[in-house]
Parts: sequence; C-alpha cells; structure tokens
Amino acid sequence: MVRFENVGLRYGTGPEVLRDISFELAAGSFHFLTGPTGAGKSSLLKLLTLSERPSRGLVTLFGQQLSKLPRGALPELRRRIGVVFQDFRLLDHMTVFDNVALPLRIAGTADRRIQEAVTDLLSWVGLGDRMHLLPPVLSGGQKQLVAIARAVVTSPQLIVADEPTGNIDREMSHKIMRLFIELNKLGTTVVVATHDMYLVDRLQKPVLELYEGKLAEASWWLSPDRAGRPAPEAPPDGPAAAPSDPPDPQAAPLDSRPDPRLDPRLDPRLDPLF
Ligand SMILES: Nc1ncnc2c1ncn2[C@@H]1O[C@H](COP(=O)(O)OP(=O)(O)OP(=O)(O)O)[C@@H](O)[C@H]1O
Repeated sequence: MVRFENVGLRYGTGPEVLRDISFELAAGSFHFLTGPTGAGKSSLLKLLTLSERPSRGLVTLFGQQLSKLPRGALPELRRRIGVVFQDFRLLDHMTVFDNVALPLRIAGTADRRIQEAVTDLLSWVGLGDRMHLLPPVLSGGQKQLVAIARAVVTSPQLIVADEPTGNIDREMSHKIMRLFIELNKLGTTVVVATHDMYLVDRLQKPVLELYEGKLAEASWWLSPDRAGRPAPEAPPDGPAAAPSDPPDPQAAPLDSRPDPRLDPRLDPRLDPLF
C-alpha cells in the first residue's frame, strides 16, 4: 500500500527535515505516528498525502512509484486518500452537510446518492441532528467529526489524520478513535499522527516514532519507558505484546492516568473497538 525507501525531505534550500525514512504500510493496517514537536510528523504526512514530493528516495503509493508518475496523475491518486487536517479546514459558509458532500460533488456523484451517503455518514458519526448548521457553531470535537466524515465520504483506501484528537476531551477522543478503528475494520488503511501517548498505549497499534527527522529503529505500540517495565522481545511481525494480554499487576502505574482496572470504559479488553 505504502512504501518509503530512504526518503528525505527539505523545504526549498533549507536543511533536510526528514532523513533516511524507510517503512512499509500493509493494506488494511493501522499505524500511529508519534514524535516530539518539530520531529517531522506533519512533513511525513504531507509526503503520504502527496502535498510534498520527496527531495530524495523513493515513495510508492498504491503500487505506483511517485517519481515515475507525471504530475497530471497525482489528482487521481489523491482521490484515494482521505486527509483529516490538524486545523479541520472546514468551509465556514457551508453547512455541515455541504462540507461533507463537497468531495462527492467534485467527483460528480448524483444528488440522490449524495443525499443518502452524507445523511447516513453524519448519523453514523453522531451528527445527524447538526447537518444543517454552519461549522462555527460546532464544538471542536464536532468539527473534527465533520472533518473526518468529509475525509471518508468517498471511501478512500488510505486515511491520514494529523492530530485528530488535539484539544478535545477524552470522551470525544475515544469516539473519534473508535471511528478510525471501525473504518480500519472495513479495510481502510489508517495513519494517525498524535502526541497523545495515552491513546497509543491504550489502542496497542504499531507506532512509527520520529525523532529529529528520523524514524526510531524499533517502533512498537508500547515503549519500555512508558510502561515502566522492560519491553518483551518484539516478534519480527507483530507488536511487542498481544493486545489481549491482561494488565500486569506488577507494572508501574502509567503516570497519572486513571487505572483502567478501575474504569471499565478505559479497559481495552472490555471495549470491543479497542
Ligand atoms: N513549509 C515549511 N517550510 C519550511 N520548513 C518547514 C515547513 N514545514 C515544516 N517545516 C520545518 O520542518 C520541521 C518539521 O516540522 P513538522 O511540522 O513536520 O513537525 P511536527 O512533528 O509535525 O511538529 P508538531 O508536533 O509541532 O506538529 C520543523 O523544523 C519545521 O520548522
């Protein structure tokens, strides 16, 4: 689905902000992208969403090597990618319905089909009663849900989300992540950039970790320093621990977060979506 080989990126004549990036994402996989501020997460997502071209190295998307494609071929590839931007990028003068309908209208979808698809999707994300409002009257989380609905309405093969849970409360974050998990279950490949290590630890999905423009060698869902215990040996083809592993009673508490054993809503084993 996605393959990066020794990719580098520089903006203009500036220094390389991404260096020697190599990884592969299988179709239908779910990955987090983490790293400190300025590590290069958004830049990597720009490469993934074809907003930037690499300064060096090879990027292959949907089996097509980008350097071999003429610029005219990019729009067709872009239509296969749903992007959720950090700042939503909703059109404030258009209703929630029209924002979500826009990609379908651009694709020339028939009105009746648009009506059906957008209404269903907005109900699915819990905004069925907000369809005719303008974005400025929505909460941050609701805007994020609209942005996600717009990104997925065309059933893209790849969804890329930049900080989709930034500045919203825990409950809404969970709701948004559940949406991505549902879409992933339907076969969509998902990449979510986040600073929220709580979600990363809870969801137990593979992690791409960026530091100063480079990918960390081993990128698994749980780092030893976050768990307060040594990491188990990572198998070559899977995460360091099975998602179904029971919590380790000897493990140090995960900073100040609530103990999931005391709050069933936070226990991944009790939540079929986690
Ligand atoms: N358009 C641009 N022109 C020049 N430099 C840029 C541009 N966009 C990003 N950079 C630089 O690239 C580096 C990586 O930035 P990027 O936004 O990718 O990091 P990030 O990990 O997403 O950060 P954050 O977590 O704060 O969103 C930074 O040094 C930044 O200043």
